[in-house]
Amino acid sequence: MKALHFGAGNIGRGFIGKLLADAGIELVFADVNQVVLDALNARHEYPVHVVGEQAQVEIVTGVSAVNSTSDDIVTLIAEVDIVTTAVGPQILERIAGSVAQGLAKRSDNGNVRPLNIIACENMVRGTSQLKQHVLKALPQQYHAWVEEHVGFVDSAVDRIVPPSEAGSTDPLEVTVETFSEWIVDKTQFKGALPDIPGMELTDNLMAFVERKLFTLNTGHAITAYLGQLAGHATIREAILDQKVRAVVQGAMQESGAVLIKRYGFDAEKHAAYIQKILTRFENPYLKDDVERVGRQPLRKLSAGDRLIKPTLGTLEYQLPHASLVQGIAAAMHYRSEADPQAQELASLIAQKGPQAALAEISGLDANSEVVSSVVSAYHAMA
Ligand SMILES: NC(=O)C1=CN([C@@H]2O[C@H](COP(=O)(O)OP(=O)(O)OC[C@H]3O[C@@H](n4cnc5c(N)ncnc54)[C@H](O)[C@@H]3O)[C@@H](O)[C@H]2O)C=CC1
Ligand SMILES: O=P(O)(O)OC[C@H]1O[C@](O)(CO)[C@@H](O)[C@@H]1O
Repeated sequence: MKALHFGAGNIGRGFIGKLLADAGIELVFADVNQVVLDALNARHEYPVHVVGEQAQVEIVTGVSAVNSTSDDIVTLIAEVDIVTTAVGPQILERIAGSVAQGLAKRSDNGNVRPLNIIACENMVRGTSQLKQHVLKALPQQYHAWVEEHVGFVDSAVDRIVPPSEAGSTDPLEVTVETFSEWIVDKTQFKGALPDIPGMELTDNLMAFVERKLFTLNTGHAITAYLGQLAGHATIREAILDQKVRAVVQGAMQESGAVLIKRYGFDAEKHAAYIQKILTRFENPYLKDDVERVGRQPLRKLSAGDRLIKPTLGTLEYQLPHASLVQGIAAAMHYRSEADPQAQELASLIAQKGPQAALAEISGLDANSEVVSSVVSAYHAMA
């Protein structure tokens, strides 16, 4: 079996690529970072530091790499059995063109072996979104063939993988937490279901995607935003601040109440899930900057993402949302010189004021009670 994985970054090397290679699948990474590509092709292996009570270094072997903008991609897509991505939601559209060309070539070559494509991004049904981009880029004559032979499989991916410590000189080294969860929608595969240790199959993916995105990611983002406002540099420092922790826990509980209503999760098990996440945020072996976790605030404040979607759920079921409101207000204060979305957020708020800016970014009604609560909280925080 052969796989092509787009994005040899933290989650690519530290999680998805590692699982594929560990399963004995021949793995080629596609990326645009020449330093990483050269190192992968020179060494064909890299170290993964799994940190926890019992730290260990695991070596991923037998890997190679190609430039994601080269024609190699087209050739590979025509021949591999599985394609995965961990590039970031905004990059999916950019890789869709070469994925489409590869699928056309696969069809022209008469390769009817099933191909499955799995986007591993922090987004709801990211693979389905990639599929739409691919179909847009693919001539109509191939669409029926793709529907028959290519599975676009949605997934939920959970492992905290911050960039390696600043002191590391190895561009391939990656540090990961012990916990990991990769859940895929088994109803969307073409051909036999793959047997990859660490990949879990479900026929109820939406519940798992929302449970992860609207608990871990909701809590993580709010930890980052409140943490930055309180002057903390890392997630661990922030979550150990009792004032931050109370709001983060409250927001995860508010979001959890929606998930319990919507998907029928067991309330006690969900409370334990939240507690486990809080301990993961405290992980003393990971240095995870609030700036990384808060990155791209416009995406995180968009209608379907980790702050607004759970809040909309509380409105739907008439449930409390005071902590989520605090989290949204804190997100609007997020600043990062290195993050174009943080700059855009600041200038939108400066131009239009917080009420109109929030309505524009999130799709919430500018005159709603919830926007007015966020704006009051925003001013109180300033
Ligand atoms: N790091 C984490 O703990 C987790 C991240 N995720 C998700 O995984 C995705 C990737 O996140 P990270 O690995 O943290 O980011 P990252 O920035 O470490 O990795 C992204 C990689 O994609 C590459 N890339 C950019 N443009 C590309 C292109 N056109 N073609 C191929 N490669 C390209 C970058 O050079 C980089 O190596 C995101 O959607 C993130 O939300 C999900 C769960 C955990
Ligand atoms: O990768 P994103 O969507 O920018 O958000 C950062 C989040 O992703 C993760 O890296 C992994 O789930 C979390 O650490 C964090 O909640």
